[in-house]
Amino acid sequence: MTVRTRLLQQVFRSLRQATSRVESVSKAALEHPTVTLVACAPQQSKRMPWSCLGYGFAAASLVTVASPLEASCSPAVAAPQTAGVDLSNAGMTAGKAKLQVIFVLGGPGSGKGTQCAKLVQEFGLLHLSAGDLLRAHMKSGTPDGNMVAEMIKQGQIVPSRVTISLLEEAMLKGGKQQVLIDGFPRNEENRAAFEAQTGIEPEFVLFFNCPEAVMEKRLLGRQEGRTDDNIETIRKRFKVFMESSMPIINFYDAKGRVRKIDADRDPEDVYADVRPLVEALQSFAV
Ligand SMILES: Nc1ncnc2c1ncn2[C@@H]1O[C@H](COP(=O)(O)OP(=O)(O)O)[C@@H](O)[C@H]1O
Ligand SMILES: Nc1ccn([C@H]2C[C@H](O)[C@@H](COP(=O)(O)OP(=O)(O)O)O2)c(=O)n1
Repeated sequence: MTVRTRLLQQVFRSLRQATSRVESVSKAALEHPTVTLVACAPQQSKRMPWSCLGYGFAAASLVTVASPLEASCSPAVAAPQTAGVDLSNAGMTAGKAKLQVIFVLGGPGSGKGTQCAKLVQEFGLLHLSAGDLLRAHMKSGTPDGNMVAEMIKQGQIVPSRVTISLLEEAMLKGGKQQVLIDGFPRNEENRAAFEAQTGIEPEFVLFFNCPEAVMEKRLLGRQEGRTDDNIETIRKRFKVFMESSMPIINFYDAKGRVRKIDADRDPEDVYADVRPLVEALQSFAV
């Protein structure tokens, strides 16, 4: 493939990303008339200057506006009345609160969802479970939805293209400054694509450490009717976790961002270690 063809492919990819963002931005604005989405100044990448076409919309910020009419009529030009959330996470820009993301990682059945539910109840953060979003997408009946269903049944990790657009859409809809992203990033492809596409770096990573035997027992007792909670798929998921997800935890650990929690205890005891970490972050919220 020539350099020119490769460059053209990247330009088209950026255009496609821009289009899909316009769709989700418009959808969110319609569904939440009191919240509108304003496209920020494009962030140019040194390596791919044309990527501003896609990233301009990735950098959409949430701002509350005075009138619902204003929001639904001219989302791209409505003037911000109150500080909102900067989804680009490019940093604290004037009048915008920085999005604070916590990645919640751990093996299948380590208790990620259980602990996130407790955090939501106490602190009201936005909880996005990548697995839940993918399971909901399975029901769409689209070719992507069917692919997701098959991959989950096999214990495999779905391509980031699908997972990241679901996460981005949910972040925009949620409109909160503090977000728990549960079960993501699960491999290097997830991590690198998310960082490249959103520029978001987690405040820290909550890592629930739990022996496989304990997780296996929990998953077999979960009884939520999931297609992957059977012994054959559980074993595959453990293998994928060790081979693909542990390197991500190690990556963040090397940056001093991992908060390791012993998850082989009663949920309340686990939470006693988790809550102060999130409570500390609250004091930085705007
Ligand atoms: N600390 C714990 N001790 C015992 N059982 C737990 C604990 N945390 C979660 N569970 C149970 O184990 C199962 C898996 O927990 P879940 O939170 O869904 O894990 P994950 O989101 O990591 O897959 C659920 O049935 C849950 O009720
Ligand atoms: N980032 C992600 C997260 C989950 N998935 C898929 C693959 C996982 O085995 C399933 C279930 O993930 P979920 O986080 O809900 O549950 P477990 O932690 O495996 O119990 O979803 C994915 O492909 N990519």
